[in-house]
Amino acid sequence: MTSKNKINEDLANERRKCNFNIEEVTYILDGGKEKTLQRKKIEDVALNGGASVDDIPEEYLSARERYENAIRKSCIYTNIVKNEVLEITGIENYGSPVLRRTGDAFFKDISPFMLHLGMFVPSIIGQCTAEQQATWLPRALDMKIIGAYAQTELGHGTFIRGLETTATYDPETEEFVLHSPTITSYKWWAGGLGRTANHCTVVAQLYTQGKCHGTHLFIVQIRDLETHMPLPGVKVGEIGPRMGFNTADNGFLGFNNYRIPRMNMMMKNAQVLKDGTYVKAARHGKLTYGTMVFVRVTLVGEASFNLAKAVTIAVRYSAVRRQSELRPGSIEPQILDYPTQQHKLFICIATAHAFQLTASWLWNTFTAVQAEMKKGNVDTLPELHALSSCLKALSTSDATAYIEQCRFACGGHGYMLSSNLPFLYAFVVATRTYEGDYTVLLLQTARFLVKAWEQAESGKVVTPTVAYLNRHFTTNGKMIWDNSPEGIIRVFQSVAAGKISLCVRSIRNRITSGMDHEDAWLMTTVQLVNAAEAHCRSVILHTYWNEIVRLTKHSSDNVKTVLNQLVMLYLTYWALERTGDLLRYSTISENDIDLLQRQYEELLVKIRPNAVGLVDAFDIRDEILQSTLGSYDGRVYERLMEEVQKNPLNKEPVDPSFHKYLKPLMKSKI
Ligand SMILES: CC/C=C\C/C=C\C/C=C\CCCC(=O)SCCNC(=O)CCNC(=O)[C@H](O)C(C)(C)COP(=O)(O)OP(=O)(O)OC[C@H]1O[C@@H](n2cnc3c(N)ncnc32)[C@H](O)[C@@H]1OP(=O)(O)O
Ligand SMILES: Cc1cc2nc3c(=O)[nH]c(=O)nc-3n(C[C@H](O)[C@H](O)[C@H](O)COP(=O)(O)OP(=O)(O)OC[C@H]3O[C@@H](n4cnc5c(N)ncnc54)[C@H](O)[C@@H]3O)c2cc1C
Repeated sequence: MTSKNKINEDLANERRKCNFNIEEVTYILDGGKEKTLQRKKIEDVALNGGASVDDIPEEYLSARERYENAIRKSCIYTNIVKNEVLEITGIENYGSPVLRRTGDAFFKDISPFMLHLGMFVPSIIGQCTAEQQATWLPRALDMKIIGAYAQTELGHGTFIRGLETTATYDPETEEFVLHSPTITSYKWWAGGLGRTANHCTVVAQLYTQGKCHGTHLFIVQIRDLETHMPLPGVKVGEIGPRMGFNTADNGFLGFNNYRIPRMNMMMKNAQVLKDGTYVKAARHGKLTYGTMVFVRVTLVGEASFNLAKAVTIAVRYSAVRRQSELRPGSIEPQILDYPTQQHKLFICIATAHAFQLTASWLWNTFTAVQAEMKKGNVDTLPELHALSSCLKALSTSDATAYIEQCRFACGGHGYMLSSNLPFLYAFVVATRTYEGDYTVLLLQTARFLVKAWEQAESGKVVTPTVAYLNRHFTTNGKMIWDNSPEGIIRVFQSVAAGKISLCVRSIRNRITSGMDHEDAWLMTTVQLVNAAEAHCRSVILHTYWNEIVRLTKHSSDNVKTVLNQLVMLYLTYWALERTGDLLRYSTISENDIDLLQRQYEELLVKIRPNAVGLVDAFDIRDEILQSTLGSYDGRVYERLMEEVQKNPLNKEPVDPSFHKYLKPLMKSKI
């Protein structure tokens, strides 16, 4: 073995200690053995050519070079997908998360095509009629047209009803006239819009026959397909450097009475007829928000995957890194042996599992609701909206915090861009804001919870995810503390019910004392966000536990044991995090809390020997991890040194700035 492919001895030892079948866990996380094999096949085809390698790491490039390099790699990857991967896996895998994730081997930051695949194509699928799909979809899938999703404006992101771009129908020419009447009406932020896209989905206020019908979606060509020049009446560009997403050419866009054909309105849920008559499919008022619901659902899996990457890096590094001494003269311990380090990292492994299993469950819920909606039944949409809103909010917010925790766990080296942890953080922290800000989405869930509470109060049976509210009205007093998984989940549900009940009481008291409903709601929003967070926690705990029980039914004993230890760690961790709530809403005693703490510390000890095996089970290839600290072989110090050689600043022993500035300064007299 050469030193290049030798596995670090500490990491090799960790793998010898691991007592469970790693592949079995990988299959569970991927959703079955077939899915793992399919993923591996895709990765082999896409990555075995080594296409991701940059001569100079992208962080050393100028903004222009970075963008060009990202486009170059996006085209390489797209060709591999079109010509090789889909040949094997079939076109139905086009939008699969596996392909999105494999693409991470090509980009440390992000592909300028991400929004084309992530939102432009889904908006065609979800918002166009079959006839429109036949026109646009094949061209979009074949990259003959490249699109963005332009909804947010300079003045409004959250409040969609406040968007100002107008689309006014002209029956004379059977066209819509797109216009940006103010600076604040300029589209702002859309990924891929600045320099890459030649088309985009535009969200605009629809006017016909002198009446505004609210926001609708339109397919708009913005650049010439041959020259790529912006078309007359279109003003488009890049918005400038950002914390992350710097290769996504997020853009601005304005229209000056720009005309598009009538059939460019996405007409699945509402139509404008040739004479200008507006026809709405009378199903649900918010169906035009469907693309956002789809992306929120997929973002839970994104949160899990990026957290899995971060914790893989941090756990492997912690097995390799040795620091301090426990007793004078003793060998320096691996930092993974410190319980405080385990406390930082094992919750990240468990959370990645919790989110991955919740993401699959949410995806199944989403497809079931879609199937119902196809039959004309929209009754389950409010629950899906409430669920996808709070799960998107919490998973992205927790993943952000834990990725940062993984960086802390890697000390100084974690701060290096080559660790990949700063890129992961900058990518994931944006998910907390885009596709609906954290607070705003939790308040959407809160609306649903207050309604569900009122239904339960009036004796109606409520939908499954809030069924605990029915129990709230049939039991008296605090929930009895019971330190079993089911017991902890029940207590978390009682906490949520108690908090929702307090919100309802606050709103009612405020109304009684003279406030109108809007002000009473507004003054209660701090509590409402808190209640929605508690509800969402209970959903995650419940789903994680149920899914582990279901999925490990036929697992080997050691896999069952380690996955149970992780889910117990998760339940115990959150119980300890929320002792204030537990004391308020359950009969938990100080002694019970002491027992929980001991249980938590014992779980850290039990999980410790399997920690490296558990992150290996995420099965994330080195090309995708892109980290000096986290590679499978653990050659941390060698890779950090190799990275130094790529630094253009080290190419010459003396920097020209020495003669230009430093030397004159050193020679000058005071
Ligand atoms: C493969 C994937 C991988 C990666 C992802 C791909 C790309 C990632 C990169 C970047 C993507 C970034 C893209 C974007 O950010 S696009 C822009 C996204 N913008 C938002 O999310 C805006 C957030 N705001 C909103 O969603 C809404 O404005 C609102 C806050 C929900 C309020 O809407 P409004 O019209 O004012 O409605 P309300 O009056 O508040 O509510 C009325 C009624 O409607 C219900 N409602 C609201 N939204 C929905 C929905 N989507 N579905 C169903 N029902 C909805 C709401 O609950 C309320 O119901 P009531 O019964 O209470 O009246
Ligand atoms: C990296 C990135 C990529 C993006 N990509 C796209 C894209 O491709 N296409 C696109 O259309 N958009 C995109 N966006 C825009 C994104 O969707 C919005 O930024 C997001 O929805 C938040 O809206 P906002 O910026 O208007 O925030 P604001 O609504 O102005 O929020 C600012 C603060 O006010 C608070 N707030 C706002 N309203 C309320 C309320 N009702 N109650 C309580 N608090 C409130 C929020 O919680 C937040 O703290 C992107 C954004 C980012 C950062």
